[in-house]
Amino acid sequence: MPVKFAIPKGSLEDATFKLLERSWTRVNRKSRTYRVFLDDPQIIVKMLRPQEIPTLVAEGLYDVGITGKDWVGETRADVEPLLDLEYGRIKLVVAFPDNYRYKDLDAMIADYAKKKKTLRISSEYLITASNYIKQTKSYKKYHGSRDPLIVTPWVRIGSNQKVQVHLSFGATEAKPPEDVDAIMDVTETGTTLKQNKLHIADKVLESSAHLIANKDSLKDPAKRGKIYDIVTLMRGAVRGRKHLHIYLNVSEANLKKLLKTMPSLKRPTVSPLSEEGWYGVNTVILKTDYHKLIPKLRKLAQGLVVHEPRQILELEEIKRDEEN
Ligand SMILES: Nc1ncnc2c1ncn2[C@@H]1O[C@H](COP(=O)(O)OP(=O)(O)OP(=O)(O)O)[C@@H](O)[C@H]1O
Ligand SMILES: O=P(O)(O)OC[C@H]1O[C@H](OP(=O)(O)OP(=O)(O)O)[C@H](O)[C@@H]1O
Repeated sequence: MPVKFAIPKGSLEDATFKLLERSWTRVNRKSRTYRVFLDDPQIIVKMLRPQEIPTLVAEGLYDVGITGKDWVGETRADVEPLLDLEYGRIKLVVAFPDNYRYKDLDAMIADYAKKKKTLRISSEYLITASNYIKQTKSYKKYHGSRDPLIVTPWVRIGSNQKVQVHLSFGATEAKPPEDVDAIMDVTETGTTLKQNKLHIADKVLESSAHLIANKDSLKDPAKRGKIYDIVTLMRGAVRGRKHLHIYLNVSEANLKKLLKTMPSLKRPTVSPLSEEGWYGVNTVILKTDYHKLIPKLRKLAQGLVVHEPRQILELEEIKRDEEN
């Protein structure tokens, strides 16, 4: 049974293709058609905007998808998150103009309420922004349980005219202070905020790209198997990126000492060389441990070979997840 797979077009696109290329052996993209072909014809892939993917997956138009976790929350889509893909890491923040002295959004809401001023916030994340505003102490104190007014070109929702969330179509950082008082936007390196003379007031959430699935597709035995093929390969690729496979030669005299502190997935493989008194050691280590090992390896080992594994597949663990 084929499964439909939606992948993001836009700022998550390049990193998504890199991961697909590590997960499958052939990834062909037909330019301008937004269709992508993997070496598995049972996986039908299409590129779509990440903001639309959670709803499309929740409604079953796609069985699986890749999108930012932020948009799963914003759309309140009822989907199953299967895997953190660990790229597209961003923070969603509330930011103020540099010359504003408010400590955070709560303080700004309180001051505007006392002065009876209308507070305007611009964001692409209307629901996240509205919910975040509503849970602040000062909003509850001055505005109660009324919903902030959400303003879009088509509809206005919410009754509280004094606190407004305006839909942004991008270039959000350009809007304060003339058009809005604050923004809720995504920041990655912080450069855009800085160049527009804005600073972070509140950290709302962190997000990264996730693999998500339709809940009914996961219950369908024919589709579940194929979805778990996708999870297996992608999880292997995510894990592979964080590790190094190292091979080295060591003399019998140094072997024990070396093994004592040598990291591994389970235990290093030790095999005798064709020369007596020498061994080959194979192991997989975290990239972050590599530089710490070098001084020890220089003393104890010889002939170090280092590879980046394409994938590390935790078959046992994935099988357990699939059966649950
Ligand atoms: N530097 C970044 N800026 C914005 N979104 C990012 C960034 N890095 C990752 N993302 C994620 O990408 C998704 C949004 O996609 P995308 O950036 O394509 O839309 P956009 O903000 O409308 O930008 P554009 O219109 O320039 O494509 C969100 O899930 C977001 O968390
Ligand atoms: O913290 P930084 O590294 O500067 O990145 C964050 C900026 O990148 C994105 O904008 P994008 O280029 O997608 O344009 P947009 O504002 O039109 O969405 C995002 O909306 C921020 O504006």
